[in-house]
Amino acid sequence: MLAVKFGLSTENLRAYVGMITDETLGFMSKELRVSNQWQGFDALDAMSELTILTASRTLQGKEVRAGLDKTFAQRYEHLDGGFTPINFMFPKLPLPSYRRRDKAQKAMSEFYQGIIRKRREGTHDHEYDMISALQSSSYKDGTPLSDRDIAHMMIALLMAGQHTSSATSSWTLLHLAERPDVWNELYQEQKERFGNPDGTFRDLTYEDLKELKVLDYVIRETLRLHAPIHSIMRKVISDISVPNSLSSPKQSENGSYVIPKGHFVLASPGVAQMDPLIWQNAEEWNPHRWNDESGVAAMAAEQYTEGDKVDYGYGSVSKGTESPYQPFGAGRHRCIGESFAYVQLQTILATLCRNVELKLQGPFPSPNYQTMIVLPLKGQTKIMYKLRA
Ligand code: HEM
Repeated sequence: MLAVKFGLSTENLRAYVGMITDETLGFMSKELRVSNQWQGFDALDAMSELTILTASRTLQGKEVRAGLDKTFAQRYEHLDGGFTPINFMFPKLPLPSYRRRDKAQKAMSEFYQGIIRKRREGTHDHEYDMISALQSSSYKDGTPLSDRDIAHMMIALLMAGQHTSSATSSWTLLHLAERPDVWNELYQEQKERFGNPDGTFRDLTYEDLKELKVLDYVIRETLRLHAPIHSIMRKVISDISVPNSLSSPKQSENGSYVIPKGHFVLASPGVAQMDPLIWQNAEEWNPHRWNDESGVAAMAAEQYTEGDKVDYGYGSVSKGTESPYQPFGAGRHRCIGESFAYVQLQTILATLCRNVELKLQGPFPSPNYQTMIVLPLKGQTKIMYKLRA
């Protein structure tokens, strides 16, 4: 994990902002063909594509970006199809989806190992991507990472960052298309911070992104309502005694409760994030709640980022366990891609906002719009867009 963390250093994130801007502008002109006429796109289709384009241009490296073709897309789809709840419950079922997944995994592994071998023999101009960070890293005992280890970590990162970011950007755009007032607030923020006298914009930088409050609130609020990781499971490896204060209803005479070894526990950040006892109008998408300094949201954000710090071996991070807001998880396995995801989401949204107007065609995906899973997004409501007047 340490090596991966190096690949996500501030220096690398700084370099990614320009690359993500380029990819977003390219996508707008080539795929969306933005013009003065209103046109529509399916949020999830468009954002899935833009997410993989931006992740491959940055973290994954230029060979992956250049190799994004139908074969890669199909392998990804087969891997993804073998990454569902049934696979965790029954890991060895003799089903076609399992076989397709395993074949795709082998092919992907060979694809990455081929890139690594070629790099070793060739030039070294890949300073900002993750393969490069992993190639120059070793385990705690000094053993270097094998090509196979690196290839498999790259596959894990690809899977970890794709759905999470594409679902978040899709939900964000759907909410913004429904709320032109907030889209306009974002635009004003861009103009105030980056606007040139001739109506153009100064380039985005990593440091600037940190100062964009409205953009931050919009992403936070979307992650509160639509946390992409809805279930976090752990296998209990030794009996756990649950403190009296937490064991309700009481499971034994003395009020204590033990979760036996071998059981599974499941936590869902979305439950606390939408608890009406904690959040006012919990089901309402309201980015402004994060702006109220004495409100619950500000306290939850503070607990999540500034709470008890701990160092698991790759620098100090906040445990985040006390907060009712945990879209990136908490504790030892808290997401390591959080900063990258933020840079990716912020840059994509800011670039779109500078250039296009949005509106919804059709109703906001409902009645399940509060759900955290992305399925209800597919093919229902189109986002209409055109060049800003
Ligand atoms: C909006 C975007 C994202 C969200 C909401 C998110 C959420 C999460 C959550 C909740 C966990 C904890 C899972 C658990 O405890 O079992 C997690 C872990 C992880 N995430 Fe993310 N993630 C996002 C983006 C990314 C990206 C872009 C990457 C890679 C660049 C990434 C890499 C990882 C990895 C490697 C772990 C496992 C960490 C460990 O087990 O120690 N994530 N993520």
